[in-house]
Amino acid sequence: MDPNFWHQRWQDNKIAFHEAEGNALLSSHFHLLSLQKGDRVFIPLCGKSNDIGWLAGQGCRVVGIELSQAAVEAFFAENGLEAEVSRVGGLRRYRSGPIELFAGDFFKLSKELLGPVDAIYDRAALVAMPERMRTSYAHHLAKLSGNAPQFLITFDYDQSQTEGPPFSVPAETIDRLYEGIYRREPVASVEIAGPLAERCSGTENAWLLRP
Ligand SMILES: C[S@@+](CC[C@H](N)C(=O)[O-])C[C@H]1O[C@@H](n2cnc3c(N)ncnc32)[C@H](O)[C@@H]1O
Repeated sequence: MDPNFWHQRWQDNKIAFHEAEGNALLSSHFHLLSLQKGDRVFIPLCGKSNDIGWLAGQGCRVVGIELSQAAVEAFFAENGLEAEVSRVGGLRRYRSGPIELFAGDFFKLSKELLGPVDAIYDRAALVAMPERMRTSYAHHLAKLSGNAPQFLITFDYDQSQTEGPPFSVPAETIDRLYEGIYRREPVASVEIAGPLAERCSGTENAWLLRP
């Protein structure tokens, strides 16, 4: 989407995608990645997600990137955290304990700036990308992380029911995007709930992508 679309969403507080309780598929199944304490989890397009704090609470180091500086600042403020802020490679980096969030464009993030990644958590990120940007997104993500394993959450619904985002990204699309990079394993599938259920019916699906 056009960056202005997202900046406007944050400005108008139209953030129905934000889950007050964090994501239930993540908390129920993330152990399948078998991470160790101190492992580094990358969250692309992280918003001000409560999953950031949840992952840090599990002993992970968390690194995210989010286009909206307002969202990044809201994350730290709402969690009562003071962040150290610096400018790096055209992005702003906010750090507090095990949490490091970049404010800026995902496509401007380099492997060097990101640093080592043990796993990726993609929720409402791939599905936020319109079709024309999905291949670039997927390839940049794999390259940035050195093909780190992913815990991926997608939606599958009939796209004629509503316009994205979030877009419907069925299993075949995931396979095509990550062909030769990841093997897809199903983890769980539940009925779409929450505000999106007012627009369409379908499933919310969790996958493990292993290199
Ligand atoms: C649907 S929201 C999901 C946020 C978060 N993952 C969550 O679960 O709450 C998508 C987010 O991606 C951000 N975004 C969109 N394009 C981006 C880009 N090119 N670089 C970084 N963030 C981007 C938007 O500002 C928005 O906060």
